[in-house]
Amino acid sequence: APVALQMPATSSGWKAWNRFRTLCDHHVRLCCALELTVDKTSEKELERWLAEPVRCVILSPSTFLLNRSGYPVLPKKAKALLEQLFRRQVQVIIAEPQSVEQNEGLLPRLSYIARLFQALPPLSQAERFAYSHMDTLQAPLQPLADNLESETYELFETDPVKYAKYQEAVFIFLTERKQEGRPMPFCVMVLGAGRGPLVEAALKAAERAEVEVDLYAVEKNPNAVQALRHRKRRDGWSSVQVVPGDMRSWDAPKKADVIISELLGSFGDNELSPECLDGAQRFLASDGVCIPISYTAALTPVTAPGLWANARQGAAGGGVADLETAYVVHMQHAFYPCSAVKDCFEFHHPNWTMESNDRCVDLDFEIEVDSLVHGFAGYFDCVLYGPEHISIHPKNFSVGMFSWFPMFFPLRHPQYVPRGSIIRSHWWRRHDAHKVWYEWALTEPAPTEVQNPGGRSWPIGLL
Ligand SMILES: C[S@@+](CC[C@H](N)C(=O)[O-])C[C@H]1O[C@@H](n2cnc3c(N)ncnc32)[C@H](O)[C@@H]1O
Repeated sequence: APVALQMPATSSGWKAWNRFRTLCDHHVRLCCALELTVDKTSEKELERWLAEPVRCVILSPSTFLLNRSGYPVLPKKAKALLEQLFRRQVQVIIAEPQSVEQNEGLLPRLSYIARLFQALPPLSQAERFAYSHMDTLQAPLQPLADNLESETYELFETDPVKYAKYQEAVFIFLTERKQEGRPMPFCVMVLGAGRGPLVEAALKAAERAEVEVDLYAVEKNPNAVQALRHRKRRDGWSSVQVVPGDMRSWDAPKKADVIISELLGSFGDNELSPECLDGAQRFLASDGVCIPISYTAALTPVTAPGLWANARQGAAGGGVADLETAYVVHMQHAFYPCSAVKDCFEFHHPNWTMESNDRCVDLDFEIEVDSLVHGFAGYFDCVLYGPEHISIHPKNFSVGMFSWFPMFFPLRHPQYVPRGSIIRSHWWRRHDAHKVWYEWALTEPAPTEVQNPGGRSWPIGLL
């Protein structure tokens, strides 16, 4: 059974809680019963509780104010925190009144809290999907080294935003080519076509732009190739040629006007899009275009005690690997002690100069409130073509898109970082003949070991 510690939601309450759980070695069964007394605690300090295992919220009569009509209401900050905690399935305890007068106010207090709960807006389609995956650690996919399951493709294909954005990007590109008076048919290549949603998007874009295209759909997963062949027959894709095989070794019959791909992971390049597209650009015309044109990974420190503790309990098979592997996760119990999200690795296509895809970046983050940092949240932002982009970067998020959750890069040891201090982090992208990997480390507030050296825990296969 969980062990709940009663704590005031104040800043000193959080510090006491943080001391206690650290002494208990971050035990997963430890949780808090939060007294919602907020007094002078800042909003950012209160937000820290959203990362913590708050099981119940205790509301004493003194937490309430009386509004102008004499009804009990919660102060603004307490109300905002409670509304967010409702989404984390907390139990609300209305504390026993101390006097007869307080007792009389019990029913109005109860119905106020019930109304707050009932007034929560319903979840959108994307939120419902995310809700069912809340705080679940998933190993990042490796679509190059592994063959994806049919169900995985099926899930991607329900995204209401991604393919619409691609269709728009391809439409803009084809329209421009047509206006330039280029000879048709245009040669369109969809590389890593999966079961065909990008082929469909490209064909629709061509129809809208009223241009003729020759389309090649290249895919290395034999099951997906079968699905593509089936769709070609079923949907009458007469201008489409299905090509089984690896784009890096395909001997293309002609040069492409445009290469369309979606080889992106939650951290942008972590599914090895740069390596695949560098290997394929041999058959891109010298004035050809890649969609996407570029993508950038970004990071911010995160407090995520539950995710960290779950990762440590064998999420990557046990041992040192558990906290040296990044996980794809819809982070619900998370708090971001720095509001800045900083760009990390950036890639552009085509890469005519064959610039190395190894990278090294140092990122400093200023901490805005005393926190315990468990790792970093990673995102990507991708420019498709013209104004069209897809992004899970919090400041540029493609609303409604649910194909990607953020990435969680854990630290081996959580770091206590007081307000005003700097986290100095270091990030490397490295490769050898068989794999690509990331390494990461801190040097401030204190140096840590380099995590995942040589890709020992989390290699991303190139073959
Ligand atoms: C993330 S999935 C996207 C599939 C599809 N375009 C979609 O949007 O649903 C990436 C696809 O690229 C394929 N792929 C990855 N690397 C490849 C390579 N080097 N050559 C050919 N196909 C590749 C994978 O098998 C997978 O089907």
